[in-house]
Amino acid sequence: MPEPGAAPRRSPQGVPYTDLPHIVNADGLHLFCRYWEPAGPPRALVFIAHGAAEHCGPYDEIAQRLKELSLLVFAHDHVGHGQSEGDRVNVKDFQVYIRDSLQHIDLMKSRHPDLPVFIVGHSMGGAIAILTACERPGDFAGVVLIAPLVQMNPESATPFKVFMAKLLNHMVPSLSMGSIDSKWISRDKRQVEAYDTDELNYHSGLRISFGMQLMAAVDRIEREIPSISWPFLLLHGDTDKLCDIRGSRMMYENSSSTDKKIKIYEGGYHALHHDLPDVAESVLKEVTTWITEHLPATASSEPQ
Ligand SMILES: O=C1N[C@]2(CO1)C[C@H](C(=O)N1CCC(COc3ccc(F)cc3Cl)CC1)C2
Repeated sequence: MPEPGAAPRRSPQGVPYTDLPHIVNADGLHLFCRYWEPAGPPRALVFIAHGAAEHCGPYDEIAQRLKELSLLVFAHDHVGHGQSEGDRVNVKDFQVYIRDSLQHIDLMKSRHPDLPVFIVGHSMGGAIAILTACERPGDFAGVVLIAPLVQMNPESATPFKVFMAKLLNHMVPSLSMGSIDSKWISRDKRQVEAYDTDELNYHSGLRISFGMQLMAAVDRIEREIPSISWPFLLLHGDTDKLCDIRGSRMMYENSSSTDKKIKIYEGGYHALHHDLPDVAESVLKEVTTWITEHLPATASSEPQ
């Protein structure tokens, strides 16, 4: 409880957290949350993990479609993102994202102990989803990955650039490595415009220290892949310039899962759920169908 008379903690946008749905993470930072609750008893829980420099608001369309299937969808802005507290798009250890996700998942499981749990992750959120599921390999009914960060783009992460980044990280960790080039987010110019004008997105350069955390996450995932055995759906565009499709192909080919599906979108850019309308609609259908197919037969709803 805050000290009596203490000023209320406010979001980076100045809104008191007492007026916002939120959780407080293990470091005492307030994380803004969103919930999409079905009218009737939910059949499953679905946690959505957003990507780097964005927030969970742009997942509303996916969440609404899942809510219409009587799924209880929930998400939060990762520390340092959107309406959550924390140093903008920086983290002391990538594990913080996984720890916070498990905290939110455990909270929702405590409220709905009999429901299966799914994770949906995009880009860096895909890396979070993979490592979260790896920490609790028996806990998730399925993992949906939309252009996940599994391998770095070899064009942008050449051995020389990686070496220089590691060297500079010791000297100037806050140095910018450049911002995300939004033209590669989507082929739909309206979606690129929405991304560019979304004030809850982070449009400045990514720090070297953050890039180091992303590289460490990629290394962890590569080590984990052979032991992955949980069900997953992989969706990736073959023209993705932000997260290399070879990472998804490698995960599909080298994981131990017997229940796995990969769908490649020819010409697809990075944010497939925000790509051209026919692709975005296909993604919504693939995600909702796959999750529905992975609901336990008895998962009609919670006890009346
Ligand atoms: O619709 C969407 N998608 C978003 C934004 O809006 C894209 C963004 C997202 O998560 N990534 C795209 C950028 C990528 C950079 O990766 C690195 C950079 C430096 C480095 F040293 C090592 C790595 Cl791995 C991380 C993953 C989420």
